[in-house]
Amino acid sequence: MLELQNVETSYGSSQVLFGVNLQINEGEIVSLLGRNGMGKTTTVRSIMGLTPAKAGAILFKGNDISRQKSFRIARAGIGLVPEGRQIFPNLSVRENLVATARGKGWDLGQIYDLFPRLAERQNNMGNQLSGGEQQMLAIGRALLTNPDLLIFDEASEGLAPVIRTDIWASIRKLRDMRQTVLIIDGNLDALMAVCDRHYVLEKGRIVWNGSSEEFANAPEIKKNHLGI
Ligand SMILES: Nc1ncnc2c1ncn2[C@@H]1O[C@H](COP(=O)(O)OP(=O)(O)OP(=O)(O)O)[C@@H](O)[C@H]1O
Repeated sequence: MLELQNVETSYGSSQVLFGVNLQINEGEIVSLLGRNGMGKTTTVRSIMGLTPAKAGAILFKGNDISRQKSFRIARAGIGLVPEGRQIFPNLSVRENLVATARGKGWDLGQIYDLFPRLAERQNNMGNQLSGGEQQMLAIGRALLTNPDLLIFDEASEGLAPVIRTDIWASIRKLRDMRQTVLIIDGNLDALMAVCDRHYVLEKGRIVWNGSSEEFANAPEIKKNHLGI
C-alpha cells in the first residue's frame, strides 16, 4: 500500500532523512521506532506532503505522491492523527467529527461505538475535552475520512494510563478490522503486542526492520538504537 524509496528530506539546509526505505502492506500494522530527533515525525511529514521529500519516491497504492499537495494526499486515502491532536477548539465534538468526513465505510455511530465517551461528549466544545478525549476525537475524525492508511504520530503520548489502555484497545479493534496503520509511539511493549512489523530509524536511515518476534530476539537493537 505504501512504499518509501530512498526518501531524503531537509528543513532548509539541514538534512534530516538520508534515504529512508520502508514498505507497508495492506492490512498491516507497522511501527516506526527510534530515539528522539531521529526523523520519525519528519518521515510522516514527508508522506503527508507537509515537508516534501527532496529526493526519492513515495508510492501510495502504486502512485508517486511525493510531489503532491497535502490535501491531495489526504484525499488519496491517507489519514493522519497528528502529534498534538490539532482538533478544532471552537467546534463541538460532533462538528469536529463531521467537518472532514468523507467516503463510505465509517459513520458517526460506529465512531461512538468505538469511543462511547465521545457520544457522551458530542455537544461539548473541543476545548472542553480532556487530553484523552481529544485523542479519541482526533482518531475518530481521521477514521471518518475513511483512509486506506491511517498514521498515528505519538498515539498514546502524554495520556493517563487508563486512557492509554482505551487507545490501545481501539488500535487492536482497527487491526481486527484489517485497517492498515503506521504508528509512532514511545510505548514499546504496547507496540510489540499490536504491530506486525517494525522499522528502526537512526539519524535519518532505516537500520533494522522485522517482526515483533524478531525484535524480541534482537536485544542489541534495543540497546544500540533505542537506548533501552
Ligand atoms: N521545522 C523544523 N526545522 C528544522 N529542523 C527541524 C524541524 N523539525 C524537526 N527538525 C529537526 O529534525 C530532526 C528530526 O526531527 P523529528 O521530529 O523528525 O524527530 P522524531 O524522530 O520524530 O523525534 P521526536 O521523538 O523527538 O518527535 C531533529 O534534529 C529536529 O531538531
